[in-house]
Amino acid sequence: MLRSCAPRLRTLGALRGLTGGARPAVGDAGPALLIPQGFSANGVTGSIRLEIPSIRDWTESWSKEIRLLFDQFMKKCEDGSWKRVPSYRYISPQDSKPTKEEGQMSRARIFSRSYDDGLGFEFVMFHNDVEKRTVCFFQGGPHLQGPSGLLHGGALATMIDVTGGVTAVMTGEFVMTANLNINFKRPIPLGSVIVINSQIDKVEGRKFFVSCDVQSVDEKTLYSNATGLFISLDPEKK
Ligand SMILES: CCCCCCCCCC(=O)SCCNC(=O)CCNC(=O)[C@H](O)C(C)(C)COP(=O)(O)OP(=O)(O)OC[C@H]1O[C@@H](n2cnc3c(N)ncnc32)[C@H](O)[C@@H]1OP(=O)(O)O
Repeated sequence: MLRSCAPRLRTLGALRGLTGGARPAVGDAGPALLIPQGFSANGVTGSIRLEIPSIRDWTESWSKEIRLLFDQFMKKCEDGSWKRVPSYRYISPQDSKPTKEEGQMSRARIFSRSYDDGLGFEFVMFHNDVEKRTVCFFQGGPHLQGPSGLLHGGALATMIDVTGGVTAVMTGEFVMTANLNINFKRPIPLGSVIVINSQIDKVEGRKFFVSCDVQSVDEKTLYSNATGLFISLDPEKK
């Protein structure tokens, strides 16, 4: 069976359609987002309509530093050069009679949004279409500890993956991560705000080569750099 591209395109439409605008309260209804279920290299047996019930954004748990960065970039959105990337807390099935598998899906949470406010991944992203660049402001909460007082490397890898993936997705293709190489150069204090800059270096057919660097807000410390390969799904493949 051919993969259905339509839901994926609607997903991208929802992602790309949102610009700056007013700061939403936590729990505000977001736009519907339709995605294919179980997309993978092993094939998709069908797609289901999923609805996004809530958008996740600014919270009281943000430090003053990340709020300032948020406000600065919201201003940059006013002339349309930057867009705030919408972020969702969870996805739930829309069907009124879910199958057993879809019932399980209703309990699914987007990993990077699966923690209670302030405890895990607190972040916001902005994308610049012309520069093919995404910037993510990330504050790692106390449940993301690795070594004592420091951010877990896997938590940083998650944020690099999501930021790089969004950078590719914002070009209009739905992608999966094929490869990620990360150099961890300096440990990141837990709770500090860091800036992840991601850009597309090259596109070859379905392959998006992305690079990222992770810095302190004052740009004095390079915590990490990374490259990633994101591949858009081939609709002809099972
Ligand atoms: C809502 C928006 C959210 C956006 C953010 C998302 C962030 C989160 C992203 C994830 O967590 S994704 C989940 C983790 N990733 C996966 O589970 C991916 C698992 N792997 C796959 O599903 C497939 O391998 C993949 C879709 C990536 C590629 O399969 P294909 O069958 O489409 O690729 P194919 O084998 O045809 O190869 C296409 C090209 O890519 C190359 N390629 C494939 N895998 C590669 C690899 N790993 N390294 C280097 N090159 C690779 C391959 O050589 C070839 O190059 P050429 O066109 O030049 O010949």
